[in-house]
Amino acid sequence: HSLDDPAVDPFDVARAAAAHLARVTGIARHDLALVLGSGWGGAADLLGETVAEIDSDQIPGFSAPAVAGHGATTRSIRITGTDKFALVIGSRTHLYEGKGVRRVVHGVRTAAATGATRIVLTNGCGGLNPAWLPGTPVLISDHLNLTATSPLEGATFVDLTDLYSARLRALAREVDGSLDEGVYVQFPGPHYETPAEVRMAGRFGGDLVGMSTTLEAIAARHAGLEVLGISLVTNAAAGISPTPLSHGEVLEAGQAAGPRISALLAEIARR
Ligand SMILES: Nc1nc2[nH]c(I)nc2c(=O)[nH]1
Repeated sequence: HSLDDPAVDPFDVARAAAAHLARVTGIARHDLALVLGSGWGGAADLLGETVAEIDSDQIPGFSAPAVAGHGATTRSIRITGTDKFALVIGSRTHLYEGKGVRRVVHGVRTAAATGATRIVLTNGCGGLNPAWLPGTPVLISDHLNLTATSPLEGATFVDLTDLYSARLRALAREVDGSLDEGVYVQFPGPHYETPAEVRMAGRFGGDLVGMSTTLEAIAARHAGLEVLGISLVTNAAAGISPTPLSHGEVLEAGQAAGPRISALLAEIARR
């Protein structure tokens, strides 16, 4: 069942993972999936009652999280006030970990295999708009995938016209009318962009720069999920502000924005 074996169908592994989740959580079908990026960790607790919490590395195809503790578990949550269940996918695998693109999108495929019809992809990123102070959530309206990679294999042609669902963005704005939106640019990383690369992304029509999300969104669309993407601007992208990036600052901005963005996400999930 190894995703590293080209002879293995990654969707078989996703189905095995979904079966494992159903068995361990006792929840036959999840309605909504969430991938929580930097700064979004608190959202799970506000969504509702955690019905089950599983070590992610116990689920077929999931690997131990890169960052100790962060995302080590995957949770089934009964969404407050609804009869819906959310799957909060713990360990996100980034392309820069070099574990292959199949692992980057395995969580999304597993979510689809559990029966989910919608997925919320969140991340922390750099902002090109100086008005977006650290801690600002921004809806993703579209993306530029600069990884030169696709999660899809073979002649799998997928239309991406409405990849970041306009319906779900409108729903998010019902919850918080002040939400801005922007085009998210994924760089391979793990290094941050140079100021020249940030200027290039801007010239290409990008508003946000990050190292995740676009490949997961493509795989989610292919798997039939409706996608909502929300970025948390944790820092001004390189060169936008005179002070250089500091990872400490990035984590701090994420923490400070936690309560507001977690409440936003919980309210969106209930609709
Ligand atoms: N590529 C890229 N990824 C990021 N992740 C976070 I948090 N901030 C950034 C950033 O400025 N650039």
